[in-house]
Amino acid sequence: MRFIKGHGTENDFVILPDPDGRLDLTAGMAARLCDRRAGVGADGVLRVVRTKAAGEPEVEALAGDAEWFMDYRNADGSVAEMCGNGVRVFARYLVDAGLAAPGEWDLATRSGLRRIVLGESGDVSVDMGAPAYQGGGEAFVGGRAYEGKRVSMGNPHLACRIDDPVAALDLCRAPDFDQAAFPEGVNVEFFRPVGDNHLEMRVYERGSGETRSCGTGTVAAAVAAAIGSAPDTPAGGGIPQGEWTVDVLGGRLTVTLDGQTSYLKGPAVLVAEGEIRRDWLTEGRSVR
Ligand SMILES: N[C@@H](CCC[C@H](N)C(=O)O)C(=O)O
Repeated sequence: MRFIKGHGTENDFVILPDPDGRLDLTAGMAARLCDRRAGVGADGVLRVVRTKAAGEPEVEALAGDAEWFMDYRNADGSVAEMCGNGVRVFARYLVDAGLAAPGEWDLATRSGLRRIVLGESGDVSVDMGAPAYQGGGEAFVGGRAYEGKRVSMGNPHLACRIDDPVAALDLCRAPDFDQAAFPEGVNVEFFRPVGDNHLEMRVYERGSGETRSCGTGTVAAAVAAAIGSAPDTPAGGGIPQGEWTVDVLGGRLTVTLDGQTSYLKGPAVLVAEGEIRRDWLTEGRSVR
């Protein structure tokens, strides 16, 4: 089975072309692929499937608007609603493989349609949709509490502003959080303003651990930073405006908030391709 390896600001993915939806990708298979010692190694898997063959009725309903569906899986095999770096790498793959033209078009995700803008090469921009600010929350690292803002980008985030350099954080273990506030788990961002509309950020992702970047997380951090300067913003209230530069461990992303929606822009790189042994991948499970 063919695979491609790619990354967006070092948030890395195994891309599996499965246009007709023939691969029954189990959680175990995704986790094996992402294993950095016994597998290919990645933060997540991007299965490339035609929307009409997604195998999920809510997604297949988008087939008239988007030819391709990003089936995203975390490194532990769990399914997530959205991945901001993933959609950009996915789009770069489609153009590289001749499955989509450079320009503007929609991709289907579990969070709905996402509009992509990209050229023959270079950065990929995506309309990430309207962030939903849901009020305050708390994360705990090494027994210390960090106040944060809950922001849904289709997937759940808790973005915590900190005063010390993000490099000083010990993220060897998953931050603790209020399970009742996040029954589906949460991605936890720690950000520090380092200039005008300029943040540095680290993230501990649900299902993947600490990663070197998280696209949805950078938008959540920008929203939390903007709300921090407008503390009267009510949960469910309007989306702040502005352009933010967010430095992550793996590079730099740009987030634009325009009061209606959010945009994420940055690099998306394809680095290798090869063949996965089907017997190893499926380990006796069905491939239709
Ligand atoms: N790295 C991604 C987010 C991937 C999903 C996340 N771990 C979750 O479970 O919600 C991004 O770039 O947005």
